[in-house]
Amino acid sequence: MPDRPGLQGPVLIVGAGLLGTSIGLALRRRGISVWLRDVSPENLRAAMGLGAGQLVPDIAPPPQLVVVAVPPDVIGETLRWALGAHRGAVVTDVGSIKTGPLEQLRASGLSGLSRYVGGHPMAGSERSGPLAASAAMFDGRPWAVTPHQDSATEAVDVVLSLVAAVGALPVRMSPDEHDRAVARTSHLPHLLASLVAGRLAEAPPGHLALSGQGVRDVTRVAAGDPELWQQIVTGNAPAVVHLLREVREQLDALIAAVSKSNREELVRILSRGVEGTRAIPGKHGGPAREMASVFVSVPDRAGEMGRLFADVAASGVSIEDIHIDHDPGRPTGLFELVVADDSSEHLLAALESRGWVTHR
Ligand SMILES: NC(=O)C1=CN([C@@H]2O[C@H](COP(=O)(O)OP(=O)(O)OC[C@H]3O[C@@H](n4cnc5c(N)ncnc54)[C@H](O)[C@@H]3O)[C@@H](O)[C@H]2O)C=CC1
Ligand SMILES: O=C(O)C(=O)Cc1ccc(O)cc1
Repeated sequence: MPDRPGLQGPVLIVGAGLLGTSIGLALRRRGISVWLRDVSPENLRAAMGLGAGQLVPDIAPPPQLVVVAVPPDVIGETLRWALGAHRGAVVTDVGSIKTGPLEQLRASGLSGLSRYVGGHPMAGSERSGPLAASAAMFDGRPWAVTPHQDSATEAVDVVLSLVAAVGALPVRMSPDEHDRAVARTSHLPHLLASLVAGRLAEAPPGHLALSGQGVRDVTRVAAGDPELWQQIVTGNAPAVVHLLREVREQLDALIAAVSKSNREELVRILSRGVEGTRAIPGKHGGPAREMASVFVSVPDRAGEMGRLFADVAASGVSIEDIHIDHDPGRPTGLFELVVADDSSEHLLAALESRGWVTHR
């Protein structure tokens, strides 16, 4: 996508953690000047060491854009500081909730609110800090841009240019609608993943030996920083509580169906789940595509993984996702290659013809 003409920099990033450092790396990749600030000297040093930006120079032109990438509880006050300290700059943030910080800004009575436009990349990781950062984090990912009623058009354009510069896809919506949307797509899934993962924390070790890819898929996000997530969830409490109450009712229906072996009701509940997985849009914002997994057994020998990828490349099939599992009892890795459903047969045949042990 061609960049909007608007982002020349410098860009000041406040908070050089996972998100701030990833944005810095993505902007530096485009040759845009990036300055970094952080209350943690270690994080600042690590982010600079990775090449995400530099300290604000003593004599410097004013930043064109300030990106606030600090924990949710301090976003409101940091936005207020940024709007006051950099009066010529557009100010945005990457926080997971949009209405709370905006209300705080409004309540402060600060002028310059027209220069603020909220944002939220729907990309990240269960890890925190600059060392987990990646320049490619936002490639093809949705990034909510949430102008409020007083946001200036030029400010919105600068934030859209940021989104384009880091390779993300803008999704414009109001702050209020955003918070209701992420309660469903991010906050509820996180909390339910935590409940499922919590059952594992008390499992006998022998039972955990039977952990396959399914349990890893369902629990991955639950490894996220509890300090960060309690701030996110409490910042969006009304929308999250509404959904949790719905889930509580559904849990009661599920318990009744399982205890009475009500197969019809179980099929109804499970089918609704299938419908939900199909409703998730495909990568790059495209329509949901049917995916299929091709499993390949890969011997633990130097060079085997490279050979597999070369053979996949030769088949012409593009890999959408990949998971690697280790068979505890055998010197092999089990590679799950997720591909478009209509190319899985071709990939299976291509790999089998090159001697790989595969299954669906
Ligand atoms: N972790 C994720 O995957 C995603 C997080 N977000 C949001 O991005 C924001 C940042 O999250 P992460 O990068 O994951 O957290 P992080 O913990 O990796 O980074 C936060 C950074 O902010 C610094 N910091 C804290 N208070 C500060 C202050 N007052 N002034 C300057 N620096 C300060 C910390 O020292 C740290 O380096 C959060 O608001 C989060 O909700 C948004 C999308 C994804
Ligand atoms: O780890 C993942 O896949 C995520 O979805 C990360 C994430 C965490 C918090 C957000 O507000 C948005 C995205």
